[in-house]
Amino acid sequence: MTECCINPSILSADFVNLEAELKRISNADAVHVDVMDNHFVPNLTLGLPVVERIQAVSPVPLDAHLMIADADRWAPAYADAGVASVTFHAEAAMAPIKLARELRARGAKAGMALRPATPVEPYLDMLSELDMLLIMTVEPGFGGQSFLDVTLPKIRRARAAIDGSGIGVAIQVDGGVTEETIVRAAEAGANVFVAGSAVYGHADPAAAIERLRAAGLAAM
Ligand SMILES: O=C(CO)[C@@H](O)[C@H](O)COP(=O)(O)O
Ligand SMILES: [Fe+2]
Repeated sequence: MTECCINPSILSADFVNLEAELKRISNADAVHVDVMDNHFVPNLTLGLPVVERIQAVSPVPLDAHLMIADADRWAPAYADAGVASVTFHAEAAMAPIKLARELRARGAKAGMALRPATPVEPYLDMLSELDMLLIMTVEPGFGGQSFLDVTLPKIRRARAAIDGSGIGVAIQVDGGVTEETIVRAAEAGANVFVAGSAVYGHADPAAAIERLRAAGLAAM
């Protein structure tokens, strides 16, 4: 595997200057947009109207991470808005296969996320319905948390299942990704890396992206 994608999270950006903040990460593979509803997670960020504006000005495709209850009802609208990749949480979807198919039918890549304590095994048979599996490496809700190494065996099991079945599903990790932890996540089998503080916490976010990419690629 040679692909190593770095998707900065704008949760760590300056929300008053989002257009300028997006220009600072134009060498990223996508911009990760964290949508939180204060129900599925204890935090509130932004919703569809703001995502539509980000979509209009972003130099890179959007990777929407929906941390919202009732994903079956709300997620398709993000695909209709032209978001390239829409990720819902398995714990928030009544019918994840139907929802993944709806997202794809609307032209988006379908992603499904698992909280750190949610096992991957119940979902192995539906991986072919997905373009991306997001394994959360922190409890969703906030940026700036520490990477949970306890999730590494789950990443390894997901990678083994994906490689064993020959399906082309990306494995994304999100939370606490740094130049140090990206090495362990990449060795375990992840290939798409979300980084908020480790990108926007630096004076030169574009240079931070290049360092993360180099560290991830070297570990694959
Ligand atoms: O979804 C989330 C948090 O719930 C993430 O996307 C964070 O925004 C990542 O931030 P860092 O841990 O990289 O600072
Ligand atoms: Fe996220």
